[in-house]
Amino acid sequence: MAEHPKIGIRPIIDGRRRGVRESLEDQTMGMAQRLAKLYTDELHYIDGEPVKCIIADTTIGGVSEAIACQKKFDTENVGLTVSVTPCWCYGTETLQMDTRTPHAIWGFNGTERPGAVYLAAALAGHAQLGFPAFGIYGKQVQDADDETIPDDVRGRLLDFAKAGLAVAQMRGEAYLSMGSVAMGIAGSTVKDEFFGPYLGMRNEYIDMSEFYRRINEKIYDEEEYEKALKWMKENFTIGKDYNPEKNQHPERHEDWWETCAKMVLIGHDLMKGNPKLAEKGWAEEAGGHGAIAAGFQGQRQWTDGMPNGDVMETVLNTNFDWNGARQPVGVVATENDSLNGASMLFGYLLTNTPQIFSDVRTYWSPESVKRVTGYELEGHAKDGFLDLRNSGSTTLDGAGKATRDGKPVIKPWWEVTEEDQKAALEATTFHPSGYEYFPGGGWSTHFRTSGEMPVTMCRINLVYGQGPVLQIAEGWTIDLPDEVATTIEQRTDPAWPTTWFAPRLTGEGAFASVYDVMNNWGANHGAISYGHIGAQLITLASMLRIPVNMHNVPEDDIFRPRAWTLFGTADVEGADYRACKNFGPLYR
Ligand SMILES: C[C@H](O)[C@@H](O)[C@@H](O)C(=O)CO
Ligand SMILES: [Mn+2]
Repeated sequence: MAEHPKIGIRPIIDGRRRGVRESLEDQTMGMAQRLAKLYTDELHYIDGEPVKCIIADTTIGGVSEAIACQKKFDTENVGLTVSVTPCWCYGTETLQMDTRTPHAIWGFNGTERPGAVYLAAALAGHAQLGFPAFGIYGKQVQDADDETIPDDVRGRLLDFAKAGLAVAQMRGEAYLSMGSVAMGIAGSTVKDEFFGPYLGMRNEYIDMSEFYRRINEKIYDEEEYEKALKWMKENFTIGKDYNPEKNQHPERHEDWWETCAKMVLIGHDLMKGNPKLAEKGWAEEAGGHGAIAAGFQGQRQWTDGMPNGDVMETVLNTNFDWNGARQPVGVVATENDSLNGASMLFGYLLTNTPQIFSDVRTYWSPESVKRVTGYELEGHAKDGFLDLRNSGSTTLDGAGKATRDGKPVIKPWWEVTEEDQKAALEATTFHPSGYEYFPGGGWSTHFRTSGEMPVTMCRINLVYGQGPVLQIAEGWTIDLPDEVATTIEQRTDPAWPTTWFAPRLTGEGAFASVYDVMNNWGANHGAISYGHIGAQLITLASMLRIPVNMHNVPEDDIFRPRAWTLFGTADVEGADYRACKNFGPLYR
């Protein structure tokens, strides 16, 4: 069982005895216990285990108890804390003085005791001391004996915890570059000054030649390989060869399947290690690289002579394999675009669902669709859409063939059923890869993502002199009539995974039109998550001190540390930049 970061819950109380403290003990500790129950009932780690909470041994009425609590939390791998209180307490005497851990404070809105006054005092302390905290305070007054958690408070408590858990689960993990820079893609130039100071992650590197070595010397689990190969050949439908004139060597398809199956196993072992390798005498290789995220360069060099990395990237990202439903191996970025990989990681840790990697390929206006296909766009697509299509792969879950209450969704792996797996496989075809781009052969993963799924596309960009910024676009996948879809696909690369995306427009700035969304997109790739998670991404970004340069999240839904308002309340976007600059990256 993995050692996951816990949520530390700190019941804060007025330390004055002779009646004050005594009168508050049950209510205060009760808030902590109810919050722990909320978290363990509602939240999971990426492996599916319920989130673990730990409560201080006593209520915290002063610095000695705050120190005792901090010592306890330090031994319990606490990754984020929430302090709860219904009353006045002694501000900086009761703070958790850990500058790298996300903190939130829930001040009970009940007027019998001044809980909100403590909340404000403590948040002022956090701001003054330089480790800003999140403030949570319900809109309606509750009676002192009211043990419910109101919806507005519940929402904030959960959003804080999801983002805080993402921060904590990233820390200490690696991004593994399998290869180097793909075709001059800036995101492939891996910047450890981003991964370390901002995410607390390490950067690991292997050369793609390691795949040759491991294939040639059989440094993989050969039994597992036979299972994987059998499963792929039984379940991966071969699609049309769009390059017949280039004669994609049909006699080599068997070799491609064998190589691709080996690459899946080797990619897994490089990221996570595999004790089976030690049994074969490969002790060092058995250790792996501790990677929660990785990227495969592929193009060029490898793909000029060897089967491409599509199948590997697809299977490692997907919620299932030949052994059935299982946690994705991690997030794997095509073309080693580490910034898109980090963006995928944000979505993955916030939702526990696999992420779609796509090129942001084409803006299709209603006029262009009409001219080319004769079709009048409607519904979410009425203002146009973006053709998101990856020259690499994307998770099979991205086909959106799993359903919940009859609607297409992308699920956490522990909810994936046999039917979901079957539906995703049946919706996907593996085509001989385009010879012009991939002369080494291999397969391209094709499906059309089901429409009408709420999704969020995001992307981290690095700016000289500024550092990382995050952009976010919530919207929907869309369906097109088959003949319209086919016409459009045939103009592009029909063998690649197709996701059509209609961002939600606000009529202003980067969201004035679908064209503006694409015109403001900071790079060639986007990371797409199931669900409208823009608000949670904004919360996560603020914890990591990464400013958000573009989003279409309603302002009321934005939840950042209270100190952000001290950098301006009229210009919320500018305040975000000023606050992030001021506090600096979390791990420096
Ligand atoms: C055409 C190139 O080979 C593809 O790799 C290109 O479409 C990309 O994916 C660039 O991000
Ligand atoms: Mn690409």
